[in-house]
Amino acid sequence: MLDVQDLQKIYTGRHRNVEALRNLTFHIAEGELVCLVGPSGCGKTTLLKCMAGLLAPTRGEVRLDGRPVAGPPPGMAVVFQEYGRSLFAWMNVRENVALPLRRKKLGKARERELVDHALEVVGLSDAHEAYPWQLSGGMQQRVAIARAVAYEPKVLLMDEPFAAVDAQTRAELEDLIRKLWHELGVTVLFVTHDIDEAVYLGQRTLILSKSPTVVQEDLTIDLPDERDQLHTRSSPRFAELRAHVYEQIQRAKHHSGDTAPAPVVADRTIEPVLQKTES
Ligand SMILES: Nc1ncnc2c1ncn2[C@@H]1O[C@H](COP(=O)(O)OP(=O)(O)OP(=O)(O)O)[C@@H](O)[C@H]1O
Repeated sequence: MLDVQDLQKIYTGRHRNVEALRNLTFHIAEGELVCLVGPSGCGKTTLLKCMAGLLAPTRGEVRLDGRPVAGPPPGMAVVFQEYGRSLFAWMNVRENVALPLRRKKLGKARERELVDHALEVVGLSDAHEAYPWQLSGGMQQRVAIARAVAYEPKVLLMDEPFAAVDAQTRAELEDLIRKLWHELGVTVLFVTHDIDEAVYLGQRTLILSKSPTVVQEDLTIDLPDERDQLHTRSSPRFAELRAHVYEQIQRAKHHSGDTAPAPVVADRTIEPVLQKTES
């Protein structure tokens, strides 16, 4: 489905060049929910922009269903952290959600159906006539998610979408993403700097090194598919995975593509907690 192959990105400036990404290679299968985590400034946003076709890589390529991504591909939607900047203040919720559908020229009835459904699944059916500035931060981010959902993407890229909301809203939105992922069967790449979120949300977590960036670890999250904030987060396995990711991030702060990078370990699973306690 999504292939990132030998991806390198160097920002060239008049006085200096910044090699943000060194050599990234990974694969995301159709229908997977993958989290991406790494130290601050390691190039998470740069990678996401390259994957969304918003930024041209210096070397390497991104392929979606075998086709090189050379511009924003149809079937891909992106949700950014700054919902305040991605929603138009002079448009109400319904108009904001419908905006990308204009390009699809679906006709009024189908457009209305998609917008109604998207607002319903994010729990905003009652707020369709409100303006973004009348909504809380969490509700505004729901509007941004509804806009992506209405577009019926095959792939959803999310760049730290919950970084600016309070902890309680964040937990609700995390569960919303898992619900949407289950219901819509969409492939999700979720960028976060939050270690708990990186463990709670997905099936795999890619841990990036510091810049110039390589994939330091590809970790399978072997938590049960049924998750909830209370029981999952208090389970011994969650604690173990969390500690492992924390250690890897600390390591990542000292490792980059310049130092001896850890090899990319595909689908590595750390020892199950029961086996560890038995031995
Ligand atoms: N347009 C640009 N021109 C030059 N350098 C840039 C540009 N955008 C990003 N960089 C540099 O590339 C590196 C990676 O930046 P990027 O924003 O992708 O990292 P990030 O992991 O998303 O950061 P954060 O964790 O703070 O959100 C940084 O050193 C940054 O300064």
